[in-house]
Amino acid sequence: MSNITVCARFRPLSSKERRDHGDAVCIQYVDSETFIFKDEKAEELTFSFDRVFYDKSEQIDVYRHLAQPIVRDALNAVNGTIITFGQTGAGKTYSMEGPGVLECDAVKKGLLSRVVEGIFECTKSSDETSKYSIKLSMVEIYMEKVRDLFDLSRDNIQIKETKTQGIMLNGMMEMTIKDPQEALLTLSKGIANRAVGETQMNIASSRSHCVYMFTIQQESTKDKRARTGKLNLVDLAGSEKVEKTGAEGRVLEEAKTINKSLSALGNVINALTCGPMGRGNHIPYRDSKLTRILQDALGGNSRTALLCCCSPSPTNSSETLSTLRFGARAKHIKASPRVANEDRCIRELEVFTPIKRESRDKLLNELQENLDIEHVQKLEELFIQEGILFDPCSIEESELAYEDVTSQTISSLQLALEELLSTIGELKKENEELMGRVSAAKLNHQPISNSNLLPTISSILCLFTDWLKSFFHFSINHYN
Ligand SMILES: Nc1ncnc2c1ncn2[C@@H]1O[C@H](COP(=O)(O)OP(=O)(O)OP(=O)(O)O)[C@@H](O)[C@H]1O
Repeated sequence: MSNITVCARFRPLSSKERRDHGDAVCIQYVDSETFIFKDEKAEELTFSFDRVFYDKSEQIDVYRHLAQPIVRDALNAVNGTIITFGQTGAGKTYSMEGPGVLECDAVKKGLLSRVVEGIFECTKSSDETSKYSIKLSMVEIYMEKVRDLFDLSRDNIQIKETKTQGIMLNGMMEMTIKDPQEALLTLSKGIANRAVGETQMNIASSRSHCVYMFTIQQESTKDKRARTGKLNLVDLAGSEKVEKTGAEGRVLEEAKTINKSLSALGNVINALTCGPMGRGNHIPYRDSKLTRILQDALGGNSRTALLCCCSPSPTNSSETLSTLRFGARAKHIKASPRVANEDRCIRELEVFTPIKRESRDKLLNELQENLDIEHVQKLEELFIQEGILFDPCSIEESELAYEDVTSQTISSLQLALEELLSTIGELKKENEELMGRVSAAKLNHQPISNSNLLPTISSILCLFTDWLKSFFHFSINHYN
């Protein structure tokens, strides 16, 4: 088992920050892995990561340390995930896309363009018995809905899990890409669709998490075996302090949803790094779409790298500190990447595809002949087969939906329990104080008013009632 790779990147000070406080920064260089961070009270904290990229670092350095080894492994069917995380305006999109994926200055090209080039370079230099096919998909998670950026009509894609392929997005578009130019053009179309959302549907690009997915299939002409590696690049929406931005209405709702999904990510990381190992430890992957999509990347079968993007400005030190703490915690996650989907015979795939196609064509022919209720039902069946519709009768689907509810209930019970424990702690303290006062009053022969005790008793009752409510809610969901 290896740890996930965690790097920190500090962008240069912005012109506004320079105007506000000159060259002052909240970090001090130690070496390429360590730096000293000064918090709001000027206390010094030392942080070490796999690599630290300071303000003068080049985009290529980030690619070489963070992404290149993962790209190489993906070409050998080991799944990989690269995540950019950090406060709004800290440089996540700059690191991921650069100033743009098309016609960009060669030095400023971001991870995406370099990953595309890396993939095609590896395919070219591989031996002649390997044949590669590369597919690209792009989705964004906005207000807890997964939207296909290559087909905007698919705006609520369902997440599924299978034993053989892990987490999958149902009915998502996959674009075949043949060369780097085609890949960049396709990527730029998807990115433009985020921008279209911004103007036409009021979806600002940075208010959503964006996931770029490369599927790399390698077929051996020698032994007819196929294996697939999935490479995900994730540009997370920026975390922000709602009170600092003064957000209202829709923007406030967006910020709350983003913060909720990022804290779900934090909870998953906490559960992976703090809890007991083994089956007893509940990992709340199902608490948000983001954690569900990243389930394989976090603690699963994936090589994962996290880039913690930070502002070096002292005015952002509290947000920078929480980004760094998040990264430091993530560093303890153990991953066990292994070759994925190996040994799947091409013959096996060949048998599957025509049968599926045949049954689909048969259904369509029948529909063309006579469209009545029975055939409409068959059309529905086709949609279910193709993953466009949810099948309420499917045992697998029902089980997944049931698991979602159970998992969310366990998480909320855990949360309630944590709150209960912390309140018990506070009450104990309060109680000790009261006991102290009682003893002091006894010594001084003063009468004690019992009014102080009432709030304590009533808060215990409230807590107990809340806990009972949660318990019944869980039981109802459980037995339904
Ligand atoms: N390493 C860097 N070098 C030069 N400029 C940078 C760097 N990182 C970020 N910037 C600049 O800082 C600004 C904010 O960066 P960016 O848009 O990438 O932030 P973000 O974290 O993606 O924000 P949001 O979460 O709001 O999308 C941009 O103008 C970008 O060009």
